[in-house]
Amino acid sequence: MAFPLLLGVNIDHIATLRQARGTLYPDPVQAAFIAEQAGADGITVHLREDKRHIQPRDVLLLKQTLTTRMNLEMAVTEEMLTFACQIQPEHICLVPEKREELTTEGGLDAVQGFKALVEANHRLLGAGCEEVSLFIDADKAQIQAAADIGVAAIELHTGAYADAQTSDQQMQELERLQLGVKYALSLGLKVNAGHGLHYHNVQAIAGIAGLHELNIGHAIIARAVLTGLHEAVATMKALLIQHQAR
Ligand SMILES: CC(=O)[C@@H](O)[C@H](O)COP(=O)(O)O
Ligand SMILES: NCC(=O)COP(=O)(O)O
Repeated sequence: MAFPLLLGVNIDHIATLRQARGTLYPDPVQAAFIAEQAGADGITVHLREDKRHIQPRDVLLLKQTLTTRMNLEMAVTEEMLTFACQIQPEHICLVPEKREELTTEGGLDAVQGFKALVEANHRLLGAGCEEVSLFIDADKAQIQAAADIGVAAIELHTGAYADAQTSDQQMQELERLQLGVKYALSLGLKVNAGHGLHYHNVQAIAGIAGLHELNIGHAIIARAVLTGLHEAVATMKALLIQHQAR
């Protein structure tokens, strides 16, 4: 085995739960600490333009408290670029964003957005970010464009693989990802992958040779809600009994 495959934990949906009630809890900063203690190699957050989950305050505090590194996912907008240049996360992943989408639907169009992406990469590196990656589909033209843009890394979108309705379709998507990884490596890119990966579909992706890191969020947070539920109910029940009027 060459290098161990790294795990970036996306904590967006801790913030989703907090924002649903406008409370101060659960706090993504605390979640990041627990994820790091459990072995996460990095923490991923997607600061969306509509601020539906992660807030600028979270990014700021995480930057001060993470002991691994931050991977900030963001759209290529002036607001986000200015913010990222101020915060200087170690890693930035440039992603496409549609206001009305439930989650990220496709990869960035690096061919179409070539000039803006060259400028964004240059600006972010100049501000002190260590590495910029592009969130793209496993498509040869997109991978070639990423290499020509000059980013150090790409993250291949595994959404189509995760959402495949039949095993044939899933196998096709897996092969597309395998070829994509191979091609990107031949161009000298670092290759990450993620989106929609869970406890039953991650195995084949983890088996692709040459991958550097997987970013996984929703499935981990969803599992944590259930695995932590027993303790949470028992603690509340104990509180009621302890404080009940006698
Ligand atoms: C870019 C990507 O694949 C995802 O990490 C994205 O951040 C998901 O966004 P949501 O967390 O809003 O679903
Ligand atoms: N870039 C993918 C990511 O960060 C996590 O995506 P998901 O596991 O929440 O679908």
